[in-house]
Amino acid sequence: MTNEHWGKVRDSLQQAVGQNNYRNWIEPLEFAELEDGVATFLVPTNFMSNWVERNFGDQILQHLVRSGAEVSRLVFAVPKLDKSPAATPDRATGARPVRAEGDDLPGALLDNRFTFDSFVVGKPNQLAHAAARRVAEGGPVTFNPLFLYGGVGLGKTHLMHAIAWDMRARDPSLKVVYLSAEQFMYRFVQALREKQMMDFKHLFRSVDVLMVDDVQFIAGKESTQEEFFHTFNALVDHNKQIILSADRAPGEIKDLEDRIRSRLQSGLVVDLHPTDYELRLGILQTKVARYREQYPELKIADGVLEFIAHRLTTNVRVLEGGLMRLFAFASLVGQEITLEKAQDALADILRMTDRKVTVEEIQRKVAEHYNIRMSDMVGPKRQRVVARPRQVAMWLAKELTTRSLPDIGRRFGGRDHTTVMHGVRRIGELIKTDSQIAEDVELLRRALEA
Ligand SMILES: Nc1ncnc2c1ncn2[C@@H]1O[C@H](COP(=O)(O)OP(=O)(O)OP(=O)(O)O)[C@@H](O)[C@H]1O
Repeated sequence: MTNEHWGKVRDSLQQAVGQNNYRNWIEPLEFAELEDGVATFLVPTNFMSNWVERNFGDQILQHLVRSGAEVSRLVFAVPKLDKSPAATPDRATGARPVRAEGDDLPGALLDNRFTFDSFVVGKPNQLAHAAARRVAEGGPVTFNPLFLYGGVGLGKTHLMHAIAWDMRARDPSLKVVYLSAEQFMYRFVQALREKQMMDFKHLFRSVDVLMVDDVQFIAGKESTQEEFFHTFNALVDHNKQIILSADRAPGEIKDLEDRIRSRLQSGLVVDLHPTDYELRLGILQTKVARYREQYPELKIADGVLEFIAHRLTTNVRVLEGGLMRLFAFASLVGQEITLEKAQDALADILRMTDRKVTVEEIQRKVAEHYNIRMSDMVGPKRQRVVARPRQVAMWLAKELTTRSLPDIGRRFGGRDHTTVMHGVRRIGELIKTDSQIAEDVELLRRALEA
């Protein structure tokens, strides 16, 4: 089967499924190959893959068979846009992956949705955003490396790609290489195996900007670390910019050689904090506005975005997934998305992200972290070594559970709700001024949400 053949089948499907469905579900399908009766199509998201398979799979198969194609089964695969060199264009979202450099250089693909324009800035990410902007401006290398870290789906990859796009736009001759630490290791091992280390070294040392995503991956991998260290030093010596990302701060990455850890910390280390309500709402509003440019008929009732921003608090990827679901829903039913419909459409995501952490778990984790007794959490002691962890636990209880202040107070040895409120406020202030507390809280939150 050829692309042309698929084109004809697609046209016949248009009649069968209707214009709206066609535009949303069929048109974005990219025919990849037909092998042994299995036709593979590329789709932009997992959600779409499931949906198309479930709702249109049979119809597509029938139309293909009727057209004379020797197909017995369909596969809808999602290309990994940002990580896999084999990725293909994503028509539905307009994402066109582009290599970050010339063909002879190593590196992964850049996602053209990940630009500064599409990055919504709020308190939790403003520092990381400002640093990324600064580095993207080029000029004398100021922070080297720029080390971005934060939890899953908070925009690290987005910012790195945005820097790469910006730098390339400013100076197309710059050799900007973006790749994951895993790809770096893969290249390195391959070079070792094929006895092409000289080429490998030359290749990586000839770049102007090196971006390595998820560097925590090299923890425990000694020879990769060693090579990374040499590459790093060579580039820094030549004043070339390095940008790294990880899911935690350099100091928290275990099994990393000290000299590497200190290298990672030698530039600017900035973190992306978990999103807050305002940022989530801003992201949702921005994405809806963009979607409307293409589909002006989209109608969302007041309060729906606020509801999602309030309930889907895990990470931006989940938030986007929820929104995609709503868009799909809206295009299928062709009606305004009311709060009720949104709750329906997102029921499973909402259930999944419902906070299930208990106050007791929080107390236990915090006690463990600060090395105090569980009984001190609920006991009367007022010394700071005990009182501060207790306040941290109160803050986490407020953030991660739906319990009221009086209820939390009861679980902390029958304390009054004003005591809880005071504790929660105090930690809220300290997070802004005391980096140790901020780090503790962040670590504990991640451990509890994991
Ligand atoms: N501030 C933001 N504004 C707009 N979109 C955002 C923002 N932050 C994250 N996103 C979007 O959320 C998704 C996840 O972001 P990204 O892939 O950059 O996360 P990450 O921090 O690299 O996560 P991981 O550790 O899983 O790789 C992307 O689609 C990205 O565009």
